[in-house]
Amino acid sequence: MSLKNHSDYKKEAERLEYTKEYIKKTLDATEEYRKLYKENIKDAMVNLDYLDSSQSYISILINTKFMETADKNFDNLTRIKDKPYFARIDFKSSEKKEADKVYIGKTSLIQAEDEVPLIVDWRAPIANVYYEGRLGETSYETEGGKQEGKLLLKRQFTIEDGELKNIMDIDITTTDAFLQASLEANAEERLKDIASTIQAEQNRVIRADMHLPLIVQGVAGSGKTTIALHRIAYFIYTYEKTFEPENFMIIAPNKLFINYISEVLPELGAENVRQTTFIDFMLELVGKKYKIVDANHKLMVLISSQNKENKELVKWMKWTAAFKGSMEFKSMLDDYIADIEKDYMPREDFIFQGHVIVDKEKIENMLLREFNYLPLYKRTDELKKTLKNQLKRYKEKFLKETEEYYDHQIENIRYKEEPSEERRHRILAIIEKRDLKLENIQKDSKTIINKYINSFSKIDLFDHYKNLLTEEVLIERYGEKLLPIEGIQHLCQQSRDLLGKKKIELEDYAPLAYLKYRIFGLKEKLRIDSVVIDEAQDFSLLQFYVLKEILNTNMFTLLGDISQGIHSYRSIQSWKEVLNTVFDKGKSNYMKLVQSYRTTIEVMNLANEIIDKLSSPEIVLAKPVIRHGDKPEIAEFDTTEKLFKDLQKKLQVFKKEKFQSIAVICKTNEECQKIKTFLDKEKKVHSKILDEKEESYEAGVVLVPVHLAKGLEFDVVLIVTIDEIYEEKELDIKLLYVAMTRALHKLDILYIKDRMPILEDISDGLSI
Ligand SMILES: Nc1ncnc2c1ncn2[C@@H]1O[C@H](COP(=O)(O)OP(=O)(O)OP(=O)(O)O)[C@@H](O)[C@H]1O
Repeated sequence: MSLKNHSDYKKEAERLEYTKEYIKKTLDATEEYRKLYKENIKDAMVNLDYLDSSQSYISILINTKFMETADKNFDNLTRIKDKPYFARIDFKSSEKKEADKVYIGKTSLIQAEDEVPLIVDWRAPIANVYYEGRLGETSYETEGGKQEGKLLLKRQFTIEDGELKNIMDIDITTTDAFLQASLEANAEERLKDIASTIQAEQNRVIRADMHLPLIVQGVAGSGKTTIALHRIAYFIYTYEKTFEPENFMIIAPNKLFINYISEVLPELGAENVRQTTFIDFMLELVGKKYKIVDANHKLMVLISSQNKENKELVKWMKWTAAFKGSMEFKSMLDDYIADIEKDYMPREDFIFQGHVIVDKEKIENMLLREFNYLPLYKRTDELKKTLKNQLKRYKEKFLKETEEYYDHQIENIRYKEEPSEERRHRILAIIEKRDLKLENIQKDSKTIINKYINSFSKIDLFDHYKNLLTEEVLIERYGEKLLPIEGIQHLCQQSRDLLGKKKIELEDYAPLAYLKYRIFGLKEKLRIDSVVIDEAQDFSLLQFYVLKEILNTNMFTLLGDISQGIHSYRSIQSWKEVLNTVFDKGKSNYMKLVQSYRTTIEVMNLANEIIDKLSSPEIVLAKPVIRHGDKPEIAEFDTTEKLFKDLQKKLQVFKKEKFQSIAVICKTNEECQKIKTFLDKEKKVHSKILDEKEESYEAGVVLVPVHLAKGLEFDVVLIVTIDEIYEEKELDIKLLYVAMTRALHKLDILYIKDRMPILEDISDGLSI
């Protein structure tokens, strides 16, 4: 149906005009207010007296606050002025006669004159009906309880540059044309917001209870990253009164990824959320004392076929990585810390002027029990306070007793002896002795506590850790029941090679942070209440556990996909372990996302065939949204030269077809480099290699190793393998699956003969 034939076209067009006009009026008024607040602040600054809390000072504070609110309103309205809303629902509550017409947009707008909402924020409780509800009986939760009613209309609008382009009424039979249109768009180098097309299963994740840990297993392209960002935006809106945006933190795999997501957050009204990587956050906690080994080093060893020969070494490398992320390692650390505590206990009583003020058993009791809510080394601060109080009492007592003792002697002489020169000398000598003694008590009291406390032997964090892992006797002592003897030897040898050279690897951060937290305490109090972790399948149990302990919160949202667990040598194998060991049993939510929105049916079918080779109960096959595209082309070559030429031709064609982002995905950086050298020599296609240090990438042709492509997406993906082999084994299956599922519209595979045995039994009509 054409837009103008829609029965409500006129009304909706008028409504849009009215809303736009109102936004404009509000923007003008806000601008005026901003000028006024600025003036007020300027005036107040002139009259400011720094010495008192004058009227001017208060005026500055108030006007600054007003200014902040006005700025926020101004930014929000500017953002929506050309597309004020994207949907309308007509909801008739059971208690009302008339239905409410609710226009849903990215931010709310209330008509000041009569408090009527012109636009309702997509995060508001009633908007839940839009995402969840089918026409008919429905309900939504409000602060005051459940609101029952009927959804009479669900309507979507396409509005471009302030103009109404389409109206679409949704009933049970219509497919989500909005979603289709959105998915057909080309990939930019940034993620987009999806407030207008959030699907019901995604909506449930976004709005799930913030106070319980939530684990989301979502297939490739199910919107996990997108949802992570929308969930934070939802929290900020819903818990505005309780939390500041700074209290939310999102942990992403690398800087490239943070850059990829960073622009959506402001669009969603979620600026100021902490965005970091696990490594950066840990560095903030433990400090940067040792050199950091490349976090992907082990994966590269496992990926690259060059390292095949040393199977035994690789086996133990994987074993130590897994152990360092395990809860067994945590219990080993706990035993170690218990011994560090014992070692830290005083060897002597606290003695002042030859008197025992507090005996060592009592001090030990304070350190081990009374103050054990504190990190070990911080307990001495509390001890210091107690000793100070005791010392004060004793000092006064000793001073008084000393004075009395000598005064008594003097009195005695005076009483018994006649005045004489000799008596005078004797008395003076006693006075001198007394004063010296008093001075000595005073002096001693000033230094005695520090002297005592300093006798506790403190060791540097890294040394504690190094001692544990580089001395076989210690690993044996604490890990005797846990570790095989060969494991102990390898762990020790590997640690000597690393820690001995002042280097640490990714797996060391969580245990180091744990030691720091338990022994030293963290420098500042971290006020992070809710943590959202993307690509959570790459985390270990210990990493989750340490984050939970350190941040002292249960408000975690973990999103990941076990099928994409290419770091599984060091990370979790299943979500069950996390649910059972990290969080309180039965007190978390677990949700699954099985619909994939990124990839075409043709690409997803092939990717599913690959991942299905794992035949693991943990693997969930993705269901693609109904969107067709070309069948993936798979081409085998007998020489690199021929492959390169063909690749170049394809890239030229894709560029002509106006695809915005094209990725050539290889197993390793070296392969990317080889292709780049060829393309640069030929000068027909401009390309760029994405590497670890990259913080952003632009549209065009990028060459990217598969582990870095994880999480990203491109219009076209070309998987190329020249030297490396994809075999039918877990890591290769996962790598290929990750690479394939990066494609939005098109996927081709180019390989040198015998380099893709994994594809041998792949079925249906692929153009090989
Ligand atoms: N409801 C939706 N409406 C429109 N687009 C969506 C929707 N859900 C997801 N998408 C799109 O699907 C693509 C995949 O989303 P996203 O990258 O968030 O998925 P993911 O689960 O994190 O993927 P992966 O695990 O493969 O990295 C993105 O282009 C995103 O914009």
